[in-house]
Amino acid sequence: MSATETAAGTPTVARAAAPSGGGEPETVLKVDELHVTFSRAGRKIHAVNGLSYRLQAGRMLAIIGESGSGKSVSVRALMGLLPPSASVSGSAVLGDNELIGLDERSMRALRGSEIAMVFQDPARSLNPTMTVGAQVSEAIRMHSEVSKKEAQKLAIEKLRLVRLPAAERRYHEYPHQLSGGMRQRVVIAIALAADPRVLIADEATTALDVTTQAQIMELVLDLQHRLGTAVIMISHDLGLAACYADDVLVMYAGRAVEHARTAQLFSNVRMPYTKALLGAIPQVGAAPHSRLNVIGGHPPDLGALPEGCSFRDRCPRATEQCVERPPLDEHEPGHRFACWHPVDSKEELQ
Ligand SMILES: Nc1ncnc2c1ncn2[C@@H]1O[C@H](COP(=O)(O)OP(=O)(O)OP(=O)(O)O)[C@@H](O)[C@H]1O
Repeated sequence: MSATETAAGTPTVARAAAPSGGGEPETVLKVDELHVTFSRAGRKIHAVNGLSYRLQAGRMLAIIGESGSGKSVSVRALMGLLPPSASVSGSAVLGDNELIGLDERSMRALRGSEIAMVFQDPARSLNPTMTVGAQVSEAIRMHSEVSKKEAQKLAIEKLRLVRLPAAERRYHEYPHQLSGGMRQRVVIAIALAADPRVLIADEATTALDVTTQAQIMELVLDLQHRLGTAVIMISHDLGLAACYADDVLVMYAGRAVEHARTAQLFSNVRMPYTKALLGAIPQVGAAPHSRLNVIGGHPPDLGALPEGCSFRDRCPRATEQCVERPPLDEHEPGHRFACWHPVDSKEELQ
């Protein structure tokens, strides 16, 4: 698949999901019944509403959904990066550590060493007044007691690991001297400074051009396979999810509504919301300036979530039954979805 198709076309599954080595990989993160609410102007905003999933070593889980569906808030909750107005409950176990409710000091110790995050804008993630090498060295020294000289050596190794061209020379350069793609490589090197088990990429390639985006995704995939890092990729881009992720979780109004292995999900989408998301992707070859096939209606007000299925007001298949909330059940092995009237994409294709 070309990078252009990845970014703009209908997703096709290009990658085998199975990890190397055979057998089921180790589960590194268990998220159960995660809830996040914000208090805003006397209202409670229910941003995440009972999210549960498992993340395995060496695999990539893509969390996808429209803007405001709770993707970022759900991962920031794991990192302890939400403002004080947020109230978080549920459980997220990473190795031997329960992340939810952890005090700031313990969380700080885990951030970077066990779980790290890469954000959308590499320019804002880096300190413009420090060389990139000094920033990677600093991250290494934050997590291990090594001399400055040793940290510099390790930092250059990290910069080579993320395939920064001419790593030794670039070590002494400032962020503004690097391209956007190179800066994102540096940000990834910093995130990997202490070899975390889980790497979260929150729209990490959105600000990059399509070719650079593909290169960064290939890098993440390579690191995931070589180091056994588990990756959570937050994205609007179903094409990226289809191409790189092993598993896909679709969020709507703070809930998981469909969750399956990538190939399984894209070959037989069951949840009407996922189908609508797929329909909203611009097609390769579409007439220039043709209208985007956006999903009609609006996501529900998170301050007053309706009873039942949150998608029902926008769903062409909704019936009276949908005033009762469908559970996220495993209807087929490995394929969970929350819908009373699922589509059968396989049947529709016939
Ligand atoms: N600090 C906050 N205070 C109040 N509400 C918030 C706060 N942060 C996020 N929210 C609300 O939580 C909801 C989910 O936000 P979140 O950023 O997780 O969405 P998202 O799916 O990541 O969207 P996007 O793709 O646009 O980043 C949104 O409705 C947002 O308004």
